Amino acid sequence: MTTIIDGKQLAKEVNAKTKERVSALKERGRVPGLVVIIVGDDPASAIYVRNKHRKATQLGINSIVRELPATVSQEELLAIVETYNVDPSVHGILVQSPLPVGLDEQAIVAAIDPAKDVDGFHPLNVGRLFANLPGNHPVSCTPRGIMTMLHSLPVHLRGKHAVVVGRSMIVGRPMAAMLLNADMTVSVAHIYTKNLSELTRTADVLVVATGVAHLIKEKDVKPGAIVIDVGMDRDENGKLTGDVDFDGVAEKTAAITPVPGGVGPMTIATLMEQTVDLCEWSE
Ligand SMILES: NC(=O)C1=CN([C@@H]2O[C@H](COP(=O)(O)OP(=O)(O)OC[C@H]3O[C@@H](n4cnc5c(N)ncnc54)[C@H](OP(=O)(O)O)[C@@H]3O)[C@@H](O)[C@H]2O)C=CC1
Ligand SMILES: Nc1nc(=O)c2c([nH]1)NC[C@@H]1CN(c3ccc(C(=O)N[C@@H](CCC(=O)O)C(=O)O)cc3)C=[N+]21
Ligand SMILES: [Mg+2]
Repeated sequence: MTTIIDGKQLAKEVNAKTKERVSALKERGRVPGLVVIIVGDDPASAIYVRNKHRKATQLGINSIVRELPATVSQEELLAIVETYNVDPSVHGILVQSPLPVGLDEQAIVAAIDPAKDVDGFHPLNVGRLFANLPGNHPVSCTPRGIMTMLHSLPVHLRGKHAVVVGRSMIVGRPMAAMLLNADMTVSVAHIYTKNLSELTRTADVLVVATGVAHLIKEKDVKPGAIVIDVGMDRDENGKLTGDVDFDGVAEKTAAITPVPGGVGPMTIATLMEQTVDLCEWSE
């Protein structure tokens, strides 16, 4: 029997806990504050930012969406980030990607106060994750949400083989680090990987984050594997679909995430959770 991992339901459970923590903070006179900076008019980004704002507001987080024109200069954007760095009512700062060409995303991320880096993209926080340092630090929300999903399953990760397909800063790399920190044996695949199918067929846990619709098919998956589909792709008809051919693969797996309703809602719930973490850690 295949378990379809219900990201919407799990996100509800995470959000309920977050809401309670927000209430407890408010009793101490503190309100978690989240700033989402969006530059230009990428339609997908606009939808994600709206979803984040709605969820934050529902949970009692003070959500500010700062919309900037694509013509904003690097210096102006850095100055805006700095105003939030020094604003004590702000606990989390997120710069929605992609940024318009001409803006240096790495430099902007590096300018965020690491203690307010709610995306976990600052090099200091990336380093802490990869070194598996003890202590509190923010990490990328999508892979953290995936870890919450994996921990919700009745399986042990230690010693099992994880294959991560994709090596982006937002998903693949931090995902590989978190699975390694969970004592898994981790392989990371990318565009130069030879015999991808042979590798993915050895995965006990397979995480796919490529942006290639239905890259992973039934033949690419080991029976009984856990498959996590991060993709937010469009099929021939413009419908939202994942990097995994769900219908073919699902019957072979122990557990699988659907798209939509899988990793996406967990990313947003984890962003809210981490905003509250940052507020608590700042006390
Ligand atoms: N649900 C959520 O919360 C989120 C969903 N997403 C979605 O996840 C997907 C991936 O996003 P993101 O990581 O930002 O994407 P990127 O485009 O930054 O990275 C894609 C990665 O996949 C690799 N890749 C691409 N094609 C292949 C292939 N044919 N075989 C093997 N590897 C391949 C690339 O390899 P190389 O490095 O060699 O080029 C690259 O490392 C997208 O659909 C995105 O929309 C992203 C973030 C959050
Ligand atoms: N700085 C930054 N941080 C991010 O976290 C970030 C980013 N930039 N850029 C873009 C990606 C993408 N991302 C998603 C968030 C929610 C859904 C989501 O809610 N998905 C729903 C529904 C989507 C729909 O219906 O269109 C689902 O899968 O069910 C998806 C994708 C965050 N990202
Ligand atoms: Mg994120």
